[in-house]
Amino acid sequence: MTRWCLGGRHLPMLAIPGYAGPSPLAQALLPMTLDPPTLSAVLLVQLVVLATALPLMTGLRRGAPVVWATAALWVQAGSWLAVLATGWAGEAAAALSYALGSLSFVLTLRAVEGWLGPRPLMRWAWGLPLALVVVFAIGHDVPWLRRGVSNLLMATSLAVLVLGLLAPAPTAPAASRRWRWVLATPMALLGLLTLARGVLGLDASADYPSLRGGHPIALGVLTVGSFATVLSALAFLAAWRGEAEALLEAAAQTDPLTGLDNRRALEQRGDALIANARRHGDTLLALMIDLDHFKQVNDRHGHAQGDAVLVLLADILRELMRPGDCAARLGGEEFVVLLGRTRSDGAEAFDRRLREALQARAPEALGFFVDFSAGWSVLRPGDRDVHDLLQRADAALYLAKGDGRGCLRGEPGGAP
Ligand SMILES: Nc1nc2c(ncn2[C@@H]2O[C@H](COP(=O)(O)OP(=O)(O)OP(=O)(O)O)[C@@H](O)[C@H]2O)c(=O)[nH]1
Repeated sequence: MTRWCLGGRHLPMLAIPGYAGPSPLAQALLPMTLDPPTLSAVLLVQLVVLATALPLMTGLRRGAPVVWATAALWVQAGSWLAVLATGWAGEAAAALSYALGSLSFVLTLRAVEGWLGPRPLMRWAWGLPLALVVVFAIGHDVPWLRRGVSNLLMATSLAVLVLGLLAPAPTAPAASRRWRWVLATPMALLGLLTLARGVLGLDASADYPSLRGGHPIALGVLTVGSFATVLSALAFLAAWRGEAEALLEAAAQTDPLTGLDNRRALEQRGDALIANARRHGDTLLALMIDLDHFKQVNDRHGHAQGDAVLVLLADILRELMRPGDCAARLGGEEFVVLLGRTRSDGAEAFDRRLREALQARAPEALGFFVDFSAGWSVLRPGDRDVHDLLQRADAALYLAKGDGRGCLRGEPGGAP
């Protein structure tokens, strides 16, 4: 008797000729009717619902990784639709289900790469769905190819995904470890079950766990596939939240006009640079820079040109500083650079290069010359934090303004 039923109604379309219900072992393990087509259909519905809900929940301003993840869910849904269709569409549907299944794991890996940075074997992974198409094209009537090699390729897709999830990701936030494990665990389990199907599929005499039969391994694939789907969607949401938090954090620390650090970021990075300089017995120099007569620039040339001056100065600062140094816009036309391992003579050299670059580039970029005043201070043993250092640089800047502008002055009392 056909046991395939969904909601109490028999679906003849899904009937598998010759299927006599779950094996005795499956019945002993799970004394209930867990028929594969019902499980496959539930899985398909789950995937469609989650693939629809994910973009709705993440909103229009989602990044590329969420788009890849959503595509992975849709493609996985297509794969299970093809599994359901194999009852009447035969080997073509089976080939499609394998190729789409493998493609969905590669798309998931691509999403993971967007969140975690470059992943191992990413480029090679695209070849796996293609290889599955080739295997079915040449081996549709060769059982060990169709059943064995295809599952081994599918298990390889899952192994590459698990590797991509667990490989070190130095630029990713530490909290990403939680969603990476939540996603990697069911994928690894699914990979092992698929590996078992592949090994049994290579042996013509073995009882092959077809996804349309009641073999415990097939029921395992369907059950694990079901919670892997739910956990994937949860992991995608957690990863997207981490992505949104990182963007907000960066925005909260960046000056929107120039892209330099803002005052908040300067305070954090400044204290870190001080701690680092003290640990290594290095010097740290603060240079405070203020454009001269900037109000007149705005009044004469307009606010947009005033903004262009600020952007030009920021660009030059970025080009002149060394990796590890910090440049920030404190507000208005006032900037600070913190230069590691630099003394007062370094302040003069940096000021000279900055002045030369500004004079050389301003006429072409702006159509007029601009100049600035600057004051420096050097880290002292008694400085509690970056404020103490900046206070003295500010006092030096005040001296430069008092001395007629367009010049550099050192902190009152000179270098320690
Ligand atoms: N275009 C532009 N102007 C700004 C911005 N922020 C502040 N300003 C202007 O910068 C000017 C600063 O004027 P003041 O503080 O008098 O400084 P100053 O004219 O440079 O005079 P000195 O510093 O004494 O040489 C004001 O006119 C502000 O409106 C900005 O983001 N863009």
